[in-house]
Amino acid sequence: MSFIRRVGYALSGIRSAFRHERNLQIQAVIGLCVIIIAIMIHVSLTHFMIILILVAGVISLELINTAIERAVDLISTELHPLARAAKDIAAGAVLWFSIFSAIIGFMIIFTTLQ
Ligand SMILES: Nc1ncnc2c1ncn2[C@@H]1O[C@H](COP(=O)(O)OP(=O)(O)OP(=O)(O)O)[C@@H](O)[C@H]1O
Repeated sequence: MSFIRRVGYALSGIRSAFRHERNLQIQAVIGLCVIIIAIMIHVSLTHFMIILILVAGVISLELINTAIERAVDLISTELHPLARAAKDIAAGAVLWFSIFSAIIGFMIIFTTLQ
């Protein structure tokens, strides 16, 4: 498969996830707001790059979480403890990274405004 075609498939995956996943849309809006605030308060270049990594990290984890949800739903539509564990652990990964991202984001904004 050519590189261009693989990029096309990846982009269509991102498009599909954004179209159907409300959480992803909300996280993207929050990420955009944080980036705009960072620009407005003139954070340093290093801090700005950290914010970009954090925002991209949350979105990437949510995309993986969405993929895991879809794969679990494909395997079984019945309730199963392992299905619950897979979905809850994947959601936990997003939550874990989001909490630390929020803490670091607030620290950057707070130290910049001081
Ligand atoms: N097949 C299943 N067996 C057992 N528990 C499940 C199953 N599917 C979902 N759950 C439980 O319900 C929760 C919500 O699952 P759901 O698939 O609705 O995900 P969601 O986080 O609401 O995302 P989305 O709304 O995008 O589908 C899961 O985190 C899990 O605890």
